[in-house]
Amino acid sequence: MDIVFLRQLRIETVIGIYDWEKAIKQPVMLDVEMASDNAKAAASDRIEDALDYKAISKRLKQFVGDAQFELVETLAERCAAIIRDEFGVPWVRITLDKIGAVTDAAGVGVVIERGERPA
Ligand SMILES: Nc1nc2c(c(=O)[nH]1)N=C([C@H](O)[C@@H](O)CO)CN2
Repeated sequence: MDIVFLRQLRIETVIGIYDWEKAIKQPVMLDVEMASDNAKAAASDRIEDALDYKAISKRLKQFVGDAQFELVETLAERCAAIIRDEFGVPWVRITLDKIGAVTDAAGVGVVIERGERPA
């Protein structure tokens, strides 16, 4: 199985369980790993045959930037669904870090894997 990845995609969003958090935007950092058969793109050298990380970044920035959720779990789940449903990705792992949310912690958040890992 090959992978296409995005690392440290930083997006401001409304996220949190407290009232004060619903009135501001806070940064989240996304690491995304996506199963992909990269051999076809490597052979043709054409973006049409590749899983386009730029297009996926753009879509996630739009979705997360406009989103409003309480839990990081919900936000990560919705991002996974977009990647799988709209870009035809069979397996995805997302690490979502709500950076700065807990004093003295380097990061807090979730890691989820969705879909079937191809052989
Ligand atoms: N498992 C989770 N725990 C917590 C979350 C969350 O989204 N998932 N959120 C909060 C608060 O919003 C916190 O980030 C505010 O600083 C607490 N725990």
